[in-house]
Amino acid sequence: MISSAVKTVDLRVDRGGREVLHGLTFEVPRGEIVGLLGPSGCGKTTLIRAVVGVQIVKSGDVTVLGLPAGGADLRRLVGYATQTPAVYSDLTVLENLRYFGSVLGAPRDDADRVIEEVGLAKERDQVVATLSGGQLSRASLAAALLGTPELLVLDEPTVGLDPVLRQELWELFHELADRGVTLMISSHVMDEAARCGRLLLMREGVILADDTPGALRAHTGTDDLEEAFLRLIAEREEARA
Ligand SMILES: Nc1ncnc2c1ncn2[C@@H]1O[C@H](COP(=O)(O)OP(=O)(O)OP(=O)(O)O)[C@@H](O)[C@H]1O
Repeated sequence: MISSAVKTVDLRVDRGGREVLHGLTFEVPRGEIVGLLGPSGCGKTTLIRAVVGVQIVKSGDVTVLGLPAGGADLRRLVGYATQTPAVYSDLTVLENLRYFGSVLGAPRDDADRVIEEVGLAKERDQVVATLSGGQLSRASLAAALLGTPELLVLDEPTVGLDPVLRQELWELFHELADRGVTLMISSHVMDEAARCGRLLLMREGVILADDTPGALRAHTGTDDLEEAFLRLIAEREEARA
């Protein structure tokens, strides 16, 4: 059994002619919920794209479930929900999920299972174009849950959702982790950080911290993870000066 779900070594990525990830090295243990947090533009989506294998990398290694990122063998093992929902607007929720399920070779009743899991049972026969923003992102999340992914990579899955739905989705994420699924979830909402088992805090293309919320609180001497993040930035800037 390979112990890490994701492993990167000195990962560097250029976008738009400049380096946006500056040599990232980290490991995500299996069965863990890892929060990828940091301000807008720090490189979260770029890192996620490298993990799911759709990003050209300049140098370094990205290994997913023991295999090179992006390989055909990983297609069924990795579920990915992008920030922009990737479902067909002229099909119903159920039709979309049946279609994606068949592409993946998932059992036919899987579509109904994932619809229940994301709380879209009432909207199952609704055309996607008529869904609200939150429903649309849940439809996209449902597609990532099809089959039996061992790693779920979710780019800001709770953006625009009300607190009750966010709570329900986090319960689902924990249930999945309890079943051994690894989740890598990006967010720029610090209150979601406390719900993760581990945190990767990013800023300007580097990792500021890779630790548990508890260890981060202890290290920075504050219970507030937002404040902890600010203290880490100040610490780094002091070290640079
Ligand atoms: N297609 C592109 N061409 C040029 N630069 C890009 C491109 N995509 C992203 N970038 C740049 O790469 C950097 C990292 O972007 P990325 O989307 O990974 O950030 P992010 O942390 O996910 O941001 P957000 O939270 O706003 O989604 C940013 O400076 C961004 O401007």
